[in-house]
Amino acid sequence: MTIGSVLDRASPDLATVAAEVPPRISFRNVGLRYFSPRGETEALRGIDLDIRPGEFVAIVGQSGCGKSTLLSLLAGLVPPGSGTVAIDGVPVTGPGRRVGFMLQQDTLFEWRTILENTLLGPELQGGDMAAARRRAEALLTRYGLGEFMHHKPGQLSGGMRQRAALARTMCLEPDILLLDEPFSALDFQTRLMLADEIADIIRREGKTAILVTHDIPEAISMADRVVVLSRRPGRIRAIHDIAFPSAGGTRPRAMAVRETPEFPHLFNLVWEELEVHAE
Ligand SMILES: Nc1ncnc2c1ncn2[C@@H]1O[C@H](COP(=O)(O)OP(=O)(O)OP(=O)(O)O)[C@@H](O)[C@H]1O
Repeated sequence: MTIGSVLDRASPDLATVAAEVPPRISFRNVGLRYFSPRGETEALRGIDLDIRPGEFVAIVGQSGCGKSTLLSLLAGLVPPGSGTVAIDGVPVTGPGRRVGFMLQQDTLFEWRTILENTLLGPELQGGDMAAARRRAEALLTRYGLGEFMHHKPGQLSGGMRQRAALARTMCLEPDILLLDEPFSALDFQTRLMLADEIADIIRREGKTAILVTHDIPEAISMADRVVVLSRRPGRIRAIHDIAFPSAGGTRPRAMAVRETPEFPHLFNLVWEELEVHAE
């Protein structure tokens, strides 16, 4: 993200316009309990959240507070026990083409080339494979993998593999991207660079994204808003609008944000809200 866009988001006129745009995603009083032979677990309670088209929202919360469950609800993998989850006002009743997932493990098939991996979704869905191939090649080129499309995943670094996984997700042209700790298996440097690159790609392509992460700096540096969930059952504890007008310069945003005077304040606030010390 450019600093200009950070400042733009802070402008009251744009904020008013944004408030009038109908939400792409809405959670209305959503609750969910899991039932298993070991008993009942209340994972989420009373979740109310609207996410605008093109917005990037990060969800943070302690382990087991229901972060992944929120994504599963949106992907239509589990139904809510109470309340409604809707995309563009239409309740989610099952998996749909508008939602793409990116996970911690890239789940690339080792025996297929990067291009073949990228084409997996269109192959399963059926349709115009020539168009899908053109789309896949363009995506891989845009993500810096043009020279590697005929390589196997084993020949790529961890960061390149995650970019390939993103290309595979994007090839299905989802409007909404769900990112479930997609960087946690990577080393720190790769993670910083890739977080920046991926946030940029998602914004350029106008996708609405939800990132689940345990990493507060990652959430703060990638997202437009950070949602903090309470301990289980997960409820919304706080929502922070992120704007770092002082994160200037040419350094990657992930680094620049960490060096601003606002950063430690926000970090500490979110850390307190996570109630880690109350264990
Ligand atoms: N299929 C399931 N059956 C029973 N309990 C489940 C199921 N899936 C999740 N849970 C429980 O629901 C709670 C919320 O799980 P969830 O995976 O959403 O949390 P999370 O915040 O994503 O956790 P983590 O940060 O550790 O990945 C946890 O206590 C988990 O054990």
